[in-house]
Amino acid sequence: MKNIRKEAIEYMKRAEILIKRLLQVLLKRLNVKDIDKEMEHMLMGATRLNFNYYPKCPNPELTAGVGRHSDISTITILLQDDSGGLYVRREGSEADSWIHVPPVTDALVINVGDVLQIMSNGLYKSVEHRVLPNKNKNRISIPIFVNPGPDAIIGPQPQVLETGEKPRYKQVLYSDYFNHFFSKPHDGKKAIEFAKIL
Ligand SMILES: O=C(O)CCC(=O)C(=O)O
Ligand SMILES: [Fe+2]
Repeated sequence: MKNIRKEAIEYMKRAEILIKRLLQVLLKRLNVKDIDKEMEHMLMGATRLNFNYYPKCPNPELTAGVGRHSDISTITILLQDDSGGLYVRREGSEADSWIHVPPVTDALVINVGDVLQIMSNGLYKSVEHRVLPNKNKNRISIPIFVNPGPDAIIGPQPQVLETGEKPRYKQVLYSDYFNHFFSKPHDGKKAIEFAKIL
């Protein structure tokens, strides 16, 4: 396999411009106007790139692909090929209702992750999603997980609570949240309960 380290680093570097712009816009809605160094560390201190490969499978219903989960990022920038297979769950539906995210040439999929849900005290909602493998086509996807630094403390932002809104989430160390998520199999949006004030 060709060594694509250089291309991957270049891709991340270019994506950083988009990531910063998106976070600026999203945080403005939370009354956070200035993203200083500390805030930047909380939002994107440990950004990472993954490569997912889903070999074709004659019986997709017998395999998991990626089980239902939400990402534990602030946001995820997802590049998918033209195979299809990514589904998002319709928020608020009691019965399971999944919407296919069709591949669009030259378009990226932007997912809200749990960290942004926690920081916004629930104003933004992380999207539950899953991947079903394809019957007759291999699939590749390349997500950039925009994650906080492991030592960042994440919680509802003071600017969001200024109106007197009650905090719904605790302040948690991001590495604790990360370890909690990876200590269990994917289970929808269960992980966020780790940070919930009950
Ligand atoms: O392959 C995809 O489209 C999404 C993968 C995914 O959800 C993940 O890696 O967290
Ligand atoms: Fe995901």
